[in-house]
Amino acid sequence: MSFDVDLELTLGDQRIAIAFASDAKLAALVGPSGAGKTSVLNAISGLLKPSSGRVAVAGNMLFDSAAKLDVPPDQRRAGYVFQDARLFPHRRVSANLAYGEKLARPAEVWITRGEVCDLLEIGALLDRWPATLSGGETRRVAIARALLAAPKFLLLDEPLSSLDPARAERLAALIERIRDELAIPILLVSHSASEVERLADQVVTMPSPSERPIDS
Ligand SMILES: Nc1ncnc2c1ncn2[C@@H]1O[C@H](COP(=O)(O)OP(=O)(O)OP(=O)(O)O)[C@@H](O)[C@H]1O
Repeated sequence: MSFDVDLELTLGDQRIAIAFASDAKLAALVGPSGAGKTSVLNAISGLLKPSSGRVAVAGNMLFDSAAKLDVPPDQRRAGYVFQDARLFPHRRVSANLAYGEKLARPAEVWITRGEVCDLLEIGALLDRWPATLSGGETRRVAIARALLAAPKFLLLDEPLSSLDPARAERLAALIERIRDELAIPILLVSHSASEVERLADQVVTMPSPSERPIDS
């Protein structure tokens, strides 16, 4: 199983429940704004502690409230690409990539810098500062940095949002390559039906806050 998730999250005064199991290479989490998609990625990565439930990814149990198991974020080996990319602004692209490489355990490295640069077409950007990159280039560097950390799974939060159609098309093609060429499960959050139809083998839909069942 790629992702096996059954969680309850408390966000302020809201409670969100989500359960899904996926064997897809790329599963998409969809739903309206405020449904809790980013919070679910945060919970899977270990940045947000669920109030109860279980998370297993690629056969590894990462969280199980009944068994009091809560694997720390850095040991979960998630390649989490945030919606706002979060490159270090004071480091050139090559130094941002070096940060990812430093996080990788040497014995677990499965992709080299050269392979990542070819895959994501960023070889010409290595000396650039993040502030000089386009939105699409920024996302590509962020995905490259995540891959260089030798993750066991990828979490992509709205990777194509606010890109112009040509850049979105180019990045979608690169995500397809990652999906098809790398043996790593991917969970992608998206608002876009066409993006999901193109990239995902399985779709998990979260209801809008007003459609959530009322607690008894
Ligand atoms: N730490 C928090 N405390 C209180 N409320 C929170 C917290 N984190 C998230 N929320 C709320 O929980 C809801 C879900 O947020 P989340 O960002 O997960 O939704 P989303 O589906 O990713 O939305 P979007 O598509 O707009 O990014 C929102 O109403 C948000 O304001």
